[in-house]
Amino acid sequence: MKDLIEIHNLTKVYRSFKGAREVTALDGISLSVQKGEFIGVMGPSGSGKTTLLNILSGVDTPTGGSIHIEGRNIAEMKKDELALFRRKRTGYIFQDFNLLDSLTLKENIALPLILDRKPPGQIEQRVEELMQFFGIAELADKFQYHVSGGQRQRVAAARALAPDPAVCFADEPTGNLDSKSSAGVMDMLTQMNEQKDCTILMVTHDAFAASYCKRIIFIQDGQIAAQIQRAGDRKVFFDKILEVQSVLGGDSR
Ligand SMILES: Nc1ncnc2c1ncn2[C@@H]1O[C@H](COP(=O)(O)OP(=O)(O)OP(=O)(O)O)[C@@H](O)[C@H]1O
Repeated sequence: MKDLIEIHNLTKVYRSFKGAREVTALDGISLSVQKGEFIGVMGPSGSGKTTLLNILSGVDTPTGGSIHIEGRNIAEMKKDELALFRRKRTGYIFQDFNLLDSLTLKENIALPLILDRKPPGQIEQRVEELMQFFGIAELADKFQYHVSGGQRQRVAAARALAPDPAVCFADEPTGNLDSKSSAGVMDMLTQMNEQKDCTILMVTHDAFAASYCKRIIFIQDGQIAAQIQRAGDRKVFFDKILEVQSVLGGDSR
């Protein structure tokens, strides 16, 4: 089977600015992701996780290397082409939800489909289906400040999934949540992965959240330092993650 995402020798150098030194944030990352995977990216603060996510999601551009998603090299796309690709083929779940205050929750979920000029009937049907799937149908006409953090993250996940993207990127999706809500959000991401066949790549500091993934990539100094694959029980995988973090040392959060 062909890989969904193929990253080859990816580098990112932040050029010196006003006397600051040059920083090599990514130093030759190569990685293949297959359709249906649920991958966690972990590593110490400053190791390059956000840089990697920003480049994969088309927010930032690499200095070198290639990133093929569904066979297309996003590193070579023109600005407009990349914007369209991002909107149609990728979803994004943020730590702070990024929902719009002035729209109802239902309208927030519909937004990518409206921007894509889908027919109203099709939008209605898709939003309804996603709200049922995420158990938030009764919140349709509320605004984000009326609901809990866990519910906001469900809305954000529904919005990410709305265009039926090839891959969903999640940036510390449990970062602003208490432990109970975190478990709920991780169950939700697992359902997205297993029942909607959504490929997920998630950056997290949290070993508990990471233990829901099927594979973890550990980044250190802009390079892949280790990879582990889940085989069976989540609790066993959680212990394995802590073990790798302690072996790699440094700021393991
Ligand atoms: N815009 C920028 N300009 C210059 N250097 C940057 C920029 N963004 C990130 N860096 C540097 O690149 C390196 C990697 O940063 P990055 O934010 O990707 O790490 P991270 O693993 O996501 O960290 P954290 O866990 O703290 O969010 C760090 O040394 C950081 O200081």
